[in-house]
Amino acid sequence: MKITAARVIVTCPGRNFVTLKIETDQGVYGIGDATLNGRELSVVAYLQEHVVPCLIGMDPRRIEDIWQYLYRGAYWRRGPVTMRAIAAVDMALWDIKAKMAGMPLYQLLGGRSRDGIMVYGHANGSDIAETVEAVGHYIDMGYKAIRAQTGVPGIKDAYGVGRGKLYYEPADASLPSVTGWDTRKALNYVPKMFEELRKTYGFDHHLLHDGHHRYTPQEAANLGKMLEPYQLFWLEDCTPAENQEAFRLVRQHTVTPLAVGEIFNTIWDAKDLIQNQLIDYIRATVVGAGGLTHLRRIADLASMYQIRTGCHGATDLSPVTMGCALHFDTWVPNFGIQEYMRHTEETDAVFPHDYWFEKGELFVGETPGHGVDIDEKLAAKYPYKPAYLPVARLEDGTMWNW
Ligand SMILES: O=C(O)C(=O)C[C@H](O)[C@H](O)CO
Ligand SMILES: [Mg+2]
Repeated sequence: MKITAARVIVTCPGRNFVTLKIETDQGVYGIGDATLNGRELSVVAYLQEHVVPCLIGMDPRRIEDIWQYLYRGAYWRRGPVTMRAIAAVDMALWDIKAKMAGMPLYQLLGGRSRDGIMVYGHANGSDIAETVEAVGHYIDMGYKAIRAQTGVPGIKDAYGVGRGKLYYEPADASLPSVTGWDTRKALNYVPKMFEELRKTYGFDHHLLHDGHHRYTPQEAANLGKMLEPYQLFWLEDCTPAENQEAFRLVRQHTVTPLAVGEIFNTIWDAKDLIQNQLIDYIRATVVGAGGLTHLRRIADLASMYQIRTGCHGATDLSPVTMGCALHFDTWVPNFGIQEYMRHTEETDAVFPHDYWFEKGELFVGETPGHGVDIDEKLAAKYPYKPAYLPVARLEDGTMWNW
């Protein structure tokens, strides 16, 4: 069996997506996601110029060998561009293998460990009152877990504050827009939001919060401590994780569960955090961390330390990644939760899929493969549009972490 063609498809049904389609001499094809939000065309070039020529003629059944070929063979390892390109190939090859086996992908991974996948949605508001209302809306839709973010008085466009009720899309400008940040104001406001949420809705639902790499370890420890009475499911990205040791300080001061990893590319980004039990949830997902082949290794390492998965699932991860992640979630023994930001109707039409939402959970279908396809004719109607994530600056103009 041979790979006969591999094409990169760029489409913008409301936001940009990069998709790899691998075709074979047996008529079976596979689809992979390669979207890197705000830097999409770098992965397009990496795939087209440096990966696709190597793939032609290879045996698509050799998933592990092709992964190693692309990872070790490049000499230049890791990084978001390389690992997304590898992820796209990996997803497409697993799709092909599962289609050939006539099985939904989760069966090849080891079979079903659970029926439904608990997901969390994003409730946003420009202040506490609005966020409390937005959380109520998610509860009414049947969600069991909800991430709550609020605008903070005095901070311009704080992270996580959406423009619509269901569809939050941060990459919204042809050049990065400038948002603000002030740690003191946030530390004084965010705990009040959780106090209000627990007063209003009680403790039956899981609540989550994303610090988006904004706090120093000491400030993150302080936030974690202040949030303890509200029993969060997790506090995410409380501090940047390039220095994995930084989480030790946070951990020593709070029992609020910690999650990190949406920007991790390999097991090496998470190794110390996992082996020292400095986190509770690992947020790496299929497109970010080199595909299912590599994500499985991260999950297995995490399972040895009772750390559970919490795959990234923002809108910049295409339905192809969501489909793959849901098969992974259906199988993985140490599953924790899955993030679920809804794609728009335009996106869902370009990527027909068989997963569905019901009562706070997502379910995968039984279609052979990962269950997500691309309508190429429709995709061609939405040409690429440059769109950047915002940047963040402190009040005095200093660049901060967005
Ligand atoms: O989904 C999350 O937790 C995020 O933090 C979303 C990110 O801002 C988004 O994926 C950036 O592209
Ligand atoms: Mg996040």
